[in-house]
Amino acid sequence: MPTKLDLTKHDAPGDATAPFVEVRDLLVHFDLRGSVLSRLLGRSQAKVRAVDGVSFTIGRGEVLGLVGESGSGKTTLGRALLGLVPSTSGSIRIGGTELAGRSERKLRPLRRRVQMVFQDPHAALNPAMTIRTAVAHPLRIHKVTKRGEETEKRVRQALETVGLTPPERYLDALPENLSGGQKQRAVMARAAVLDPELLVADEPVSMLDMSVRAKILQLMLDLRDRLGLTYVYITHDLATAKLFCTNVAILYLGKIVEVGPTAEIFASPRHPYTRALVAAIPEPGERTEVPRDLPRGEIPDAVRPPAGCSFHPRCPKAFAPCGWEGRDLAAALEARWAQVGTATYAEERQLVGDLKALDQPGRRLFLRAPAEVEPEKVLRLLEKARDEAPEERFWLGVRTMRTVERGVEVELHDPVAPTLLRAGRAEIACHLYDPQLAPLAPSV
Ligand SMILES: Nc1ncnc2c1ncn2[C@@H]1O[C@H](COP(=O)(O)OP(=O)(O)OP(=O)(O)O)[C@@H](O)[C@H]1O
Repeated sequence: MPTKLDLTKHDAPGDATAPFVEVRDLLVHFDLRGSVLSRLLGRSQAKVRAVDGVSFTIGRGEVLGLVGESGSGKTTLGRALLGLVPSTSGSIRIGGTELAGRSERKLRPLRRRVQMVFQDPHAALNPAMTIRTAVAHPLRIHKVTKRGEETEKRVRQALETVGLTPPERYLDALPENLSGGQKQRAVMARAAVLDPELLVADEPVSMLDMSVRAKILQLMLDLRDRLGLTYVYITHDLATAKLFCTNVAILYLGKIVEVGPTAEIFASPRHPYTRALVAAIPEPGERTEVPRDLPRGEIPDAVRPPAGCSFHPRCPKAFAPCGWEGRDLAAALEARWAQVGTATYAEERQLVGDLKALDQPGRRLFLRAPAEVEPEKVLRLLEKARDEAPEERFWLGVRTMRTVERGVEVELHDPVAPTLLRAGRAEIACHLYDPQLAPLAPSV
């Protein structure tokens, strides 16, 4: 894969000052009430906060990359742009038209203007349908062409546009006769045949061989140039986002943590999550899989995201206001117990009792001392855990620890949810860039 695509000659057409896509405070929450999952979890009010307050704009001809790990909400956000999932609240304007709250019937004309290309070209094409029928399908659905010969002409044009030339070679072919790259070209032709303005491409090259990835991305840029397209490019792969996007938004648990021009994001990543992602980009030639050396832990549950900054449990720079909770204390103790010997573990474990009791929201935690155990002993254990793990960020979130009737109370700092703040040409949602809070951060 070359290290550079030809981005430069494709000047963004149209009025660069008026955003073509404008998303404001978008929430997409999935209700889990009545679902098998909610019954299993016993959470009758459970909601998945898939997209949780997202705002961005895209100028005509720009390519916005939505980048994040699995579960960060990229696909849901992309589908919301097509009106394929209803937004819970907020606004989506495309070319000045508001999508949010539109009925299915009123969305239909807009669907022509916004098309989606999915990850798996094999699954996207019906194996029993010839390429002619597949590419003509959207024209029929949207009743764009009236006569067969008009349809045929548009299909041929679309195939030529995506480089499936001469079209005669492909019109009667079945998907099984095409290579992966050719299939993705056919999928692109099916999207392009409607003459859309916005294309949402969800991992369009991740299932293709390395050798054809750059060709498909270059084709997409050529189409942008020739057809005046604007793109949303959804990926977990920063390496292709760097090549392909004019701007990048880094998503974590349904929120944008950093957004800005691609060159700026890659030259000076600021959010600790972006830094970890950028540091984990494989060298050319290595396989581009999900970065492995991210800070500890899995991406948390979007049903109950961490308080404050969602990234704080994994963040190597987290400090007092980042949103510490009881479950973070449980995680800190578990991390300690993974290091100590069996005897110490057994002794300490019985002092602390049920860790699930810590799994409650709120900034005052109560650890009940077992019967016959002095609360003072539990407090000494916590102090020892803190003193012996200076690298454990949780302790920065502790305001006080003291014995109370039958146990120990741990008071935490108030959580503060970060908002996007400007730094350079990017915007970052991190307290390290908040002039009021940054001075509280330790220098290491
Ligand atoms: N229809 C749905 N009902 C309930 N939860 C959903 C639904 N669709 C997505 N989710 C949840 O919303 C969150 C975001 O999912 P989404 O697929 O948008 O993330 P993603 O970043 O695209 O992940 P991936 O790269 O794995 O596709 C996840 O927790 C997912 O389980």
